[in-house]
Parts: sequence; structure tokens; C-alpha cells
Amino acid sequence: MLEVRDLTVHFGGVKALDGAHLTAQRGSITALIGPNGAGKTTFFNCVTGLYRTGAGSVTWAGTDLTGLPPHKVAEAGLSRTFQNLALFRTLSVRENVLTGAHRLGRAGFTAGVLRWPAVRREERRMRDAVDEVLDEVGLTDVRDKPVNGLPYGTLKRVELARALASRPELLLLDEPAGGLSHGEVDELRTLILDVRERRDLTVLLVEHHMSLVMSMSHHITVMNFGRTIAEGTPAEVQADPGVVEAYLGAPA
Ligand SMILES: Nc1ncnc2c1ncn2[C@@H]1O[C@H](COP(=O)(O)OP(=O)(O)OP(=O)(O)O)[C@@H](O)[C@H]1O
Repeated sequence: MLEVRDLTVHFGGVKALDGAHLTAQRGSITALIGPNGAGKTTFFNCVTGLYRTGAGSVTWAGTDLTGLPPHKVAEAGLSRTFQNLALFRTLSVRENVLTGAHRLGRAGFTAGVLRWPAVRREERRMRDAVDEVLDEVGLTDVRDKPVNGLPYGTLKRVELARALASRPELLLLDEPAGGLSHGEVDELRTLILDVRERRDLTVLLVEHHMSLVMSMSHHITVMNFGRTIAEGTPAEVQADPGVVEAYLGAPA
């Protein structure tokens, strides 16, 4: 399982995380929710190695990831999407997704430059893995199109496909429903559930879309002001007075 304890991060005078903790069981869907500025994205950035935490620890399946750089975190089986989409606009859909598959490559620099047969075999393997992901998320028809100019809902799928291409065990989704229409959110729910089932994934998502969160999560962690203020099933956190207060403000 993923076990995150006591994360603390300061940005100058701002305490973005103040001892936040979270546990996600293997194979489950866990949501991390909280009002704007609660520290959710900062939390993701710490878990995936983009930010260094001032204190605390991150453990995945018994491996200590605390302080590791992003590529080492990826090697441990974690992959993520970004709220603002981390795509190369002039590259095709397939090329973008291929950038996510590089963790699968094992050949060294010299072998790559000399294009040894093993390298060509490896490239083929990566392309096959990418085509499989594209098929899975319904992007085969647009795979050779440049990302530039594709509808936003399609770009969100490319972002998801890129994260899946590294064959992660733990998938972190940062606001996957942000900017999507009602219909697209329904499709996204089905897609995430299918992909999790097929790939035996553990999913951790940050999301503001409450009906999506409540309908698909096994477990929810709620943050406010950089702290974990509640944890439990969807029914439990919805009934928690501290959570209601965090979203609606204290009663007058
Ligand atoms: N790079 C940064 N430099 C300075 N302050 C930051 C930085 N990143 C985040 N913060 C601050 O840290 C706090 C937590 O921000 P964060 O983006 O993690 O919240 P969030 O819960 O993801 O919000 P949202 O739901 O709006 O995306 C906020 O007060 C934010 O202004």
C-alpha cells in the first residue's frame, strides 16, 4: 500500500503542507479532496518526487520513496497525470504517449546511438505497448494527429494514456475531470474503472467533481490548510462535520 506520513512543505512563509498523511490500499481507488489551496497538488508533487518534503515519509509497497527524484519514483511503479496537461503540443498523440513508455526501455546510450538489434527490438516493444494503451483509452483513430488542435477531452485522454504507458502499479490522477462536460465525466468514470480492473492498478486521485469522487472511491482523505482533517468511506466523510465546515465555512 501507499503510506504517506507527516508531509511538511513551506513556500517562503506559506505552509502548503503541515503534517499531511494518507494511506491508500493496494488495488483501491482513493480520492484526495479539499477546498482550493488545501495542498493537494503539493502533496502529489511530494509523493512523485517533484518537490522535496521538509519532513515526513512516503512508502509504496514497502519501498521508501522519501526524497527520491521523479525518475526513481517512476521506476518504483508510480505514474501521474498533471492538472495542466504535460503534453508536447507539436508531437503526435502516439509520440506523446511514447514519452511515457521510456521506463520500459533498458538499452544504454551507446547501444541506442549504434542502433543495435536489441535496441530496435526494444523500440518495437515500446511501440506495441503504446498502441495497446491507445486502443484501451479509445485514441487509435487520432494516434497520428498532432496534439495541437485536438479537443480538450481528447487531450485529457492523451495525458492519461501517457501516464499508463509506463505500466504503473500506482496511478496518480490530478483533477482528471477538470474542464470536462457531464457526458465526458461519465465516460471518464467508466474508463478509469475499466483500466484499474484490467491492469490491477491502485488509483489515487485529486478531484473537485464530487459526484465522480463519491461514486467511484473506496476511500477518501480530506485535506484543509495542509493537514489531513478526515479519512473514511464516502458516506463517512460526507457526514463529518469538520469536512462540511471546511467546504462551507464555519456556521455564523
Ligand atoms: N510553487 C509555489 N510557490 C508558492 N506557494 C505555493 C506554490 N505551490 C503552491 N503554493 C501555495 O501552497 C498552498 C497549497 O497549494 P496547492 O496548489 O497544493 O493546493 P490545491 O489543494 O492543489 O489547490 P487547488 O484545488 O486549487 O488545485 C496554496 O496556498 C498555494 O498558494
